[in-house]
Formats: sequence, C-alpha cells, structure tokens
Amino acid sequence: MEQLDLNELRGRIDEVDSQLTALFLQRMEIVEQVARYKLERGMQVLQPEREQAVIDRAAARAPEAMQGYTGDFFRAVMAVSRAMQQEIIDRSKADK
Ligand SMILES: C=C(O[C@@H]1C=C(C(=O)O)C=C[C@H]1O)C(=O)O
Repeated sequence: MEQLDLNELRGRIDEVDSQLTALFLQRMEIVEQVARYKLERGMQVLQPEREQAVIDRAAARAPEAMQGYTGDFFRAVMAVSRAMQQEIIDRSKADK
C-alpha cells in the first residue's frame, strides 16, 4: 500500500475517532447519572442482563462477520463505564 493511501486511511480513522470520542463522552455523562441513581438506591454497578441486552442489540445491527467484534467493543465500553461508576460510588462513600 502506498504511503499516501495509508495516510488517507488514517485521516479517515482520525475523523471517526473524533466522532467516537464525542459520543463516548456523551455516554459517560449519562453513565455518571446512572451511578448517582445506583448510589442513592444501593444498587449494584454490574447489571449483567442489561449488558447482555446492549451487546445483543448492537451485534444484531452489525453484519454477521462484525458481530463478535461489535460485542467486544461494547464489552470494553461497558467495562470503562463500570469502572467510572465504581469510582464515583467509592469516592462518595469515602467522603461521608
Ligand atoms: C449503565 C449501567 O451500568 C452498567 C454499565 C452498563 C453500560 O455502560 O451500558 C450497563 C449495565 C451495567 O452493568 C446500567 O446499569 O444501565
């Protein structure tokens, strides 16, 4: 592959990444509110049924060859989501 082509492809990846970043941050802002909801009600951060539903719905939207990767992507996103929720909850409990 020509260097020029690679640069062009990477430029397109950078553009998608910038959209992904904005959407990720938007998702995490909502997740922060979910964490506060759970904190007030003493709920567990991990909700396996909900996670499976998120993965299944996303995978169903993807072409067959991409379904596994789509599931992996959402598993990673939700692991980050849970980590932030746990930090919010732990910090809030430590402050009391
Ligand atoms: C956001 C939530 O918390 C966790 C993270 C999820 C997510 O990021 O989508 C889904 C389920 C939970 O394990 C939730 O309960 O809805």
